[in-house]
Amino acid sequence: MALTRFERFLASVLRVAVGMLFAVFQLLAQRRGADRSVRRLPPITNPLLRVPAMRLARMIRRREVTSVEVVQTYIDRIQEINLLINAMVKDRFSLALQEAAQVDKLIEEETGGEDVLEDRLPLLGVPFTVKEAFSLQGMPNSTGLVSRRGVISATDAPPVALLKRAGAIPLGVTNCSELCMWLESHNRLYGITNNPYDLERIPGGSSGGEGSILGGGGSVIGVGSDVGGSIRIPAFFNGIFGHKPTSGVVSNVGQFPPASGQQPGFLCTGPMCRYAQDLLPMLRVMGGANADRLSLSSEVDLKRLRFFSVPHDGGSPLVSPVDQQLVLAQRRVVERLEADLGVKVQQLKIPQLKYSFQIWSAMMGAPGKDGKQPTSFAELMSDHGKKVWPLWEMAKWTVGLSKHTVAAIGLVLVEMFQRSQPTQLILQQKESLQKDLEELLGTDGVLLYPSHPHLAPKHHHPLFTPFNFSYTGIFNILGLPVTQCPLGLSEEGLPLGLQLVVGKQQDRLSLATAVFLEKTFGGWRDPGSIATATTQLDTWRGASTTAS
Ligand SMILES: CCCCCCCC/C=C\CCCCCCCC(N)=O
Repeated sequence: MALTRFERFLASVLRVAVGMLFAVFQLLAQRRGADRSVRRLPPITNPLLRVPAMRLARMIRRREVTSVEVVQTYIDRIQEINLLINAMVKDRFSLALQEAAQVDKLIEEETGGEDVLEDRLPLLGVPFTVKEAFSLQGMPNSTGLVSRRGVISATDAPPVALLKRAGAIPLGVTNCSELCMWLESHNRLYGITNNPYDLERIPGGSSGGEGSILGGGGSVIGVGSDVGGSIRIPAFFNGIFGHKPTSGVVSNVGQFPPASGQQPGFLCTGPMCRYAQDLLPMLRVMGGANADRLSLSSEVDLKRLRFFSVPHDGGSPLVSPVDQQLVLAQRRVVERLEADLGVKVQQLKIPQLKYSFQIWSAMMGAPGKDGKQPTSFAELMSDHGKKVWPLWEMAKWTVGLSKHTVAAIGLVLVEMFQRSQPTQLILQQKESLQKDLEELLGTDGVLLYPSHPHLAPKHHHPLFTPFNFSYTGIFNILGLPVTQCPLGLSEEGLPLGLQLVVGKQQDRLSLATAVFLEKTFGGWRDPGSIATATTQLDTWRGASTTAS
């Protein structure tokens, strides 16, 4: 499916036009000269904020700390940082403290011992946060739509209910992009969320509020969803871990918008967290009985796995080239896997990945098995049945009268030109990529692949590179589980990271690799305590030069 000469010409014209628009945008942004003297968060001072969730649960069970103390510590941190990052959009702090007090009482009265509590309530007393697109009883569930202002959840989405049933205590809900379909977590109801490593940058989307609150140390575990990268992109930009599980393991019920057409096979609900060791137990809880399909208790011997490294998508003209710092970080991972585990990492190029965006967008718009088209973005955006007319809405937006973001209006516009059926060519391309990757990965393969071509961009910049998310989106269509793993910080002090892709139902392999990489590269860093990472990058550069 090589691009025709005309398509290549069009792509070049588009690149030049977008480049010019971007230059104008940069100029205007400079002239506006937004003076944000506070660019970083205050450092974390309370050591409790640096304890992984499962360890917190153990400390609470052993009465080394009370749940009230832990919950209050997180409330304090959120109150300290949320004005700067605008990540949590509605809290339930007083209820959370009451629930924590009940937990402490229960532990006080428990006579069966710690093991009984661990089996029954593995997350007892540990606070967590939830993307606002999920139902959490008593909390808003607008997904950033002004027309859904005032929608309050009467029940809990199943994964949220399972976490609560495991004893975890929700602190509140976090921001997302309008209808969960953009890289920037911005909407007209709650405003824009900032990246904790640099407030002028985006936290990613759509689970950007989760990414930001977790990255900023205001939460230790959270719930996100991902149909094109919405767990992995915010996890990457905010230096935390995120896992998009094998499709169908964690329920997608109870989130807005619901997936339709073939999208239920692509949308995944999954865990986001600051410590790699929390991913697996969270997945076990959130998957309920379905988690048994993943043999999560089986030991993983990393030395017996086959590793592959794919440095880029093969050069899609729609997508930016991968940042050199990310290329270097991925190379460093290869070196450490080979040196520390004694494995041989195979370098690969997978040329079909070049069509990731075309495959993702065609499959997202494809009719379901029942022949029904998915609900259009325009319908989802409609205000109590009143349809959105994109050109009119865009005109209103230019004078500040629209209730929608420019990205959402742009998506309705793009949707107008989309085919209702994927072409035979796209279907073949998807099938062949699926077959090749599944054969390659089998039951013991791990593929290293960039998470995104850029480090966390400045606010609004993704408007000029809208197709870059295809680095993550393609794995939704292929239904493969992926763990997003942080790899330290860049020269600018921004998180570096990598995707770990594995075969269906082999989630435990990427989760175990993430634990190894956390030990090797240091995992999440407190954004309030970083000076500059130049020395680390310089060391890597030195190491790679010596190696080559
Ligand atoms: C005004 C500019 C708008 C341009 C629109 C260009 C079209 C790009 C197409 C799709 C972008 C979707 C981004 C998806 C991000 C992650 C979604 C998710 N929930 O996982």
